[in-house]
Amino acid sequence: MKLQDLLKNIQPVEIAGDVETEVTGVNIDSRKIKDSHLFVAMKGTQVDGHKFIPKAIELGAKSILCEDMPEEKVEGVTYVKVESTEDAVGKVATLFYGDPSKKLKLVGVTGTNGKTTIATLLYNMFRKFGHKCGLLSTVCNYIEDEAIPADHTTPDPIELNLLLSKMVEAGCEYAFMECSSHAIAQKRIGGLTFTGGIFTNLTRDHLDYHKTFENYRNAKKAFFDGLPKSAFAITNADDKNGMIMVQNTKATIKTYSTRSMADFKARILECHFGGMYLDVDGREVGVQFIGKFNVSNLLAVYGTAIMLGKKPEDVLVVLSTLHSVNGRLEPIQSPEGYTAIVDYAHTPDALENVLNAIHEVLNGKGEVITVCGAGGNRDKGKRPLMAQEAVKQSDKVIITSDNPRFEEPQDIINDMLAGLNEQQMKKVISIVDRKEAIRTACMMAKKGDVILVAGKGHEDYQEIKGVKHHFDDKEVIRGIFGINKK
Ligand SMILES: CC(=O)N[C@H]1[C@@H](OP(=O)(O)OP(=O)(O)OC[C@H]2O[C@@H](n3ccc(=O)[nH]c3=O)[C@H](O)[C@@H]2O)O[C@H](CO)[C@@H](O)[C@@H]1O[C@H](C)C(=O)N[C@@H](C)C(=O)N[C@H](CCC(=O)O)C(=O)O
Ligand SMILES: Nc1ncnc2c1ncn2[C@@H]1O[C@H](COP(=O)(O)OP(=O)(O)OP(=O)(O)O)[C@@H](O)[C@H]1O
Ligand SMILES: N[C@H](CCC[C@H](N)C(=O)O)C(=O)O
Ligand SMILES: [Mg+2]
Repeated sequence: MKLQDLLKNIQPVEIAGDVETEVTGVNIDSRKIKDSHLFVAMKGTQVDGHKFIPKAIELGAKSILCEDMPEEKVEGVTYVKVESTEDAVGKVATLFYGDPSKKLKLVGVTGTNGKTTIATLLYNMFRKFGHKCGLLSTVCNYIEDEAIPADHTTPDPIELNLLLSKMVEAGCEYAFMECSSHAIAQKRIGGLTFTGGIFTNLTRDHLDYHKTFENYRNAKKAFFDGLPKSAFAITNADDKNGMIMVQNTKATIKTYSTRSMADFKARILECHFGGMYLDVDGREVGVQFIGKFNVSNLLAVYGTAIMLGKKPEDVLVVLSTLHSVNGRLEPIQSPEGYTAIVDYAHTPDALENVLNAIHEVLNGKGEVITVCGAGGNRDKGKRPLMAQEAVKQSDKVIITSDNPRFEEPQDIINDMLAGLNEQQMKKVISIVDRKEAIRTACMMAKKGDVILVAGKGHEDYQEIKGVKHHFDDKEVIRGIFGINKK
């Protein structure tokens, strides 16, 4: 492909060199550059990618997209200066990979919690309808059956377009993806054409990165602002930011609610540990999920399927066959008659919701022991709030480590404990070693009790000082229970 063809959707400020240059790949990371690639220099949060232009050229880059023109130019290399490489990179990557999102029905999900659940359930549902599908999610990416490990909730623009182009190649008709606030703010999804967008909810997270709640909200809103007129935007009318998200969108707005009038409505008729009976728009359906928040998630899935042209009655049949997503409210029964639940709740709001869900089912008939921690090198403000939420709805709480990353595990635990008063502290113990913490909870539990092991869900590692050690909450629990498989 010629460099010129990749510049169609951007407005260069200055070009030095030949735009007829052949481009065989596009990269934002100099370490991945191969012969005749285009290197895009990004000003990152850690380093300025412009520093790596010489390295990229050494590895074979023949064209450079940058914000600052290097003073010394290399013969035979074409330099394209733009106002913002962050704005440009998605648009360039999209063209390089043949505009794959236009060839798919691409649906993006954003919000603080529920993205993985909704995107995965849509992928499972549309496959059950017989369509070829792709999924981009925190847990794993999929092109039909082929699993491609995910490093991020939303991949960088190059990886993202590459994966979408592979989906097109594999004959996929639909792609469902999570759009994290980081990805929207960093324009990783720039240049993509969405058929639909879903908003789940907005509570605090990632304030280390976005600084203020308003910035965080605006990052999420930017996704809806950018949807085309032909798209649909499905929003959660029960969330106080639900309507704000879509106030400037050109897309067709649809709402879902478990409480008030909306385009898609549902309420719980009955619930038990195996699932719930719901009334969805006047039709009854049994689902294999628990928790009010999952009613919202299922409504988002239902509404989206209808907006994608499916009949409500057919959607409900498939909905009743779907089951919980890896590490999301996943129950494991102990031989002693108590239940351990592994969940990915890693925000105060998610903890509150998950504990609510457990109490809805437990109905006062057993105690709740919560094992949780908070990630290192991430939003510190959420730590005391997470401890408070855990204490509010548990009989006992064991504060432990999540992924300490580069922080001292005990410091993170102390930040959590700082949120508790003397009275609350009576329910709490702290154990740095996560395995020991889970083991202790299991020793405390009696028949009929529930142990919530929160924060790591599907993760099969614990990240300590830059090293990912194998660690899997479910595996640890099964080991303690003496059962090897599900
Ligand atoms: C804070 C953040 O989001 N950082 C992301 C950002 O990197 P950055 O701006 O910090 O990059 P940098 O390290 O400063 O480097 C600047 C540029 O120099 C390049 N470089 C760097 C070194 C080198 O030798 N050569 C080179 O070319 C880099 O490739 C980059 O283009 O852009 C990169 C490419 O897209 C991301 O991989 C990186 O994710 C980091 C690793 C990360 O941990 N991100 C997390 C916070 C994240 O994105 N999380 C959300 C999920 C959140 C949620 O939903 O809960 C996600 O979508 O996963
Ligand atoms: N609609 C919801 N409202 C509130 N909490 C939810 C909702 N759906 C799921 N949760 C809780 O949040 C946790 C994370 O869910 P999920 O992985 O679907 O969210 P996510 O938005 O993809 O998170 P991440 O930002 O880490 O990618 C779940 O384990 C559950 O505890
Ligand atoms: N996507 C979230 C995941 C957090 C999961 C939790 N286990 C942690 O490590 O903090 C983040 O990057 O903040
Ligand atoms: Mg996710």
